[in-house]
Amino acid sequence: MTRETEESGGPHGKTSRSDDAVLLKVQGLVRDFDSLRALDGADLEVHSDTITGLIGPNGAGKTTLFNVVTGFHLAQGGRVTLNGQDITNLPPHRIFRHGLCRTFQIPREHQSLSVLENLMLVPIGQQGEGLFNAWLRPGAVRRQELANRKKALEVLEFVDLSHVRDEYARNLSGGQKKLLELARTLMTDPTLVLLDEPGAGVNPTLMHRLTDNIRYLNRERGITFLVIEHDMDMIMSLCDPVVVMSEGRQLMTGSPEEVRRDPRVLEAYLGGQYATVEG
Ligand SMILES: Nc1ncnc2c1ncn2[C@@H]1O[C@H](COP(=O)(O)OP(=O)(O)OP(=O)(O)O)[C@@H](O)[C@H]1O
Repeated sequence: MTRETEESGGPHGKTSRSDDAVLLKVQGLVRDFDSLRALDGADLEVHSDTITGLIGPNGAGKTTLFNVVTGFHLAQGGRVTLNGQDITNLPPHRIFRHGLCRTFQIPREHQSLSVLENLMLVPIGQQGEGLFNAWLRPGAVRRQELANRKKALEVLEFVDLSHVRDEYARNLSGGQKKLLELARTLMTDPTLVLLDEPGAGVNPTLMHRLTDNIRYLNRERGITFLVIEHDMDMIMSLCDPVVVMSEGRQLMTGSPEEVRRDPRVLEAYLGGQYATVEG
């Protein structure tokens, strides 16, 4: 999934919120793939301090929305703002600097590096990046490397991957790779984290750890999450509000209970992978 060259140009009761708490605002996003309209005027709001769920049948446009919001695909119409700042069609590294991080449906670890090295590679403005710094400010570079290492070790401790820190990332289980994806986002002190199917392929024990970690980071560190997930139990217990997408646009948003009871949601899922959204 690459940015095209054309660029050169849970915890319930949180559903109603005031406009000034809007952290991410997506308005009328359009994205075509040849003759297929993947996003067809998609709207979405993520309010600060929420864990917002994003659900919908296969092909509804959820991942495409993530890709456009994070700059991996270009929008052909519409607008994305983060904290009131227009970030529409900025390149991914600039969006990342605004404090918006994401994970991928299929983890993108550096397979032949260790788990610890994977974290230390996350670009957080390393002083050593430029020749100028490496030659003329070796002390500053070294200090930053040490700080990065300390932070990486803390993050690994938090996600309970310390015991595999020297293991090649390719040797991790599917669930551990999801934890490593989350860990990589935490190296950057993000404001908003977009998680694409964090629960897919994760065993129940690691799933509990993952959801506990997300809740803790939301509550104690004030990180806002937008979570795509097909596991309805996870969505219903972790997220509020829940946004439902269908056919490239928003169908509704509401509390988990409102979503569960809405006949339009059932209808959107009928004929798809799920006959019901009962959790
Ligand atoms: N790079 C691409 N090239 C062509 N078509 C694409 C591309 N990415 C997505 N699509 C199409 O856009 C539509 C929306 O796909 P998307 O992956 O965003 O849906 P989704 O809601 O995330 O689905 P799922 O839950 O199955 O992951 C689908 O029809 C998909 O085949």
